[in-house]
Amino acid sequence: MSSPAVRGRLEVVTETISQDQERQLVDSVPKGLLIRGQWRPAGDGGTVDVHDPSTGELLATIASATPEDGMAALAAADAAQASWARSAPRARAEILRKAFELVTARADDFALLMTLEMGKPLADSRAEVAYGAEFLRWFSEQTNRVSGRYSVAPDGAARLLVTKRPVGPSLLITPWNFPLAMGTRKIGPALAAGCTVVFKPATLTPLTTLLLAQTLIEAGVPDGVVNVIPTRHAGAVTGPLIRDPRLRKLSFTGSTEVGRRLIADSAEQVLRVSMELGGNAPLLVFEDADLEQAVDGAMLAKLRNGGEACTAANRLLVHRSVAEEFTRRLAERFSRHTVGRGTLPDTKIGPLVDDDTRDKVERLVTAAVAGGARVVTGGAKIPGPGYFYQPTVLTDLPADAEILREEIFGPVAPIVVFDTEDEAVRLANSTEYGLVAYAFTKDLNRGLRLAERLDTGMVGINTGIVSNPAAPFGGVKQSGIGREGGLEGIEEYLETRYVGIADPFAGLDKDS
Ligand SMILES: NC(=O)c1ccc[n+]([C@@H]2O[C@H](COP(=O)([O-])OP(=O)(O)OC[C@H]3O[C@@H](n4cnc5c(N)ncnc54)[C@H](O)[C@@H]3O)[C@@H](O)[C@H]2O)c1
Ligand SMILES: O=CCCC(=O)O
Repeated sequence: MSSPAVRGRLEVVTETISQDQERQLVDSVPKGLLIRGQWRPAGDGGTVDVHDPSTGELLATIASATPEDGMAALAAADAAQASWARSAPRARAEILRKAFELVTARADDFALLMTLEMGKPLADSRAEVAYGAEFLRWFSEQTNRVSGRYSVAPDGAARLLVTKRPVGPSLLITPWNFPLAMGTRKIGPALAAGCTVVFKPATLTPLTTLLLAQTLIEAGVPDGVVNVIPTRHAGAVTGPLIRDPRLRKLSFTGSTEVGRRLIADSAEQVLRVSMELGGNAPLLVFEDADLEQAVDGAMLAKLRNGGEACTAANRLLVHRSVAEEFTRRLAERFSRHTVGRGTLPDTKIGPLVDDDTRDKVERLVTAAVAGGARVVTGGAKIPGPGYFYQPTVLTDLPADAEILREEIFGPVAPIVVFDTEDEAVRLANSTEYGLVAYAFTKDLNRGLRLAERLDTGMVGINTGIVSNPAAPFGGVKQSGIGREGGLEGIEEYLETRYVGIADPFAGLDKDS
């Protein structure tokens, strides 16, 4: 297929996966709501239109849930809760394991679908399939590890039995930037713990979720355990669920702004909440860093997923003595990155997801430049169809630049110079966000000091990526509440039950 795309600086490229292959895949995905194991076509809620961000063209039309559909999904989750909670852990584990195998077997379909609906290059999509599938395998393994304890009270007069049980029906809401992994990172632990779910995917990227839902059914998930309600009326559909006493848990991944509102709404029913929110990650490069390793790390931390990641390095803080060389090397790598349609083999950076996202990036860069920032490379939208933006490096930023405070969510790297470790830590921590920070240094003690001094839920030392299904992902401050993945992830879906038992030896002769 011949498609308009952009390479580096505006070079037009040509061939990609055939349009027939793309069409067949999109057509094969169910386009309805999944409630009680049945697919429902579009009803009164109308449709969600999914667009290809490389062209702006309509890709698919999906049923959009109404508030009544949302309540039907909650009723289905509530009806299935008791039997799912009672099912044998091994049975749940095997369903999740099967789901892992099926997603892995369909890696090409999942990858292509994500590339089509949110634009990232196929290599990034394939990496997400591996990452996203791994949450299913990891939590299949955790299912059998949930345990409690039995102990003697300190005064010997009672026995203390502590057990875990599933929280109950859970509402899962996910963003568009990692359409598969943000879903499996919630569905995996929820199902492992014995919770049923209502899942509302992002309005921009429902196709991947619908393919995942179909795959979960094939893996053996019983009716009502996973219910999926894409909708273009997010607040109107999820609001009544959050106010309904049958719902016991809300797990949200998305912006801090929406998360803050959902925490307030959840107060009414005192819902358990998990919040994976926005970030403003600092990436610190010290004078003793291995500069090539730091540049590699910055490329990954900044340009993974085209910069559309909560973990994306938003501020590159570089020691004055290496700033010039680091900037030169980084800008050189940025300018060599091929921008284009994600299905093209050479593409390293796809389009941004929509025009609003690109407009925000453009606004932040324009304001920074107006305030005195210097564009080392990039710095502009790419004209033509689709929502492409040039990989951009900025220096000489005014200290109060909005781009240093706001999540950029695009391929723009603002570089700020520092002179001392204390100054670097102060700059890094001067944000209301606290998701992740990265630091590059060869000094072990400095690395450990930074791991203790940086106010974030996660710290990467000499690496530009920390995401790992076996590790607890999450933030502090306004980046969120709770953790996903690791041993901690399943705890978000479990409650602790304590049973106090009278001393079974009471009344007996102590020696008997
Ligand atoms: N911390 C993390 O793990 C993590 C991971 C991925 C993305 N994010 C964050 O997500 C944001 C980007 O994603 P986004 O643009 O989809 O975020 P968003 O907050 O706009 O939307 C997230 C989800 O919430 C839904 N939503 C929006 N308004 C709602 C409402 N009133 N009631 C209920 N649901 C509502 C959306 O439809 C979507 O499904 C960034 O801030 C990014 O940092 C965080
Ligand atoms: O966008 C944030 C999620 C990124 C990740 O899980 O690595």
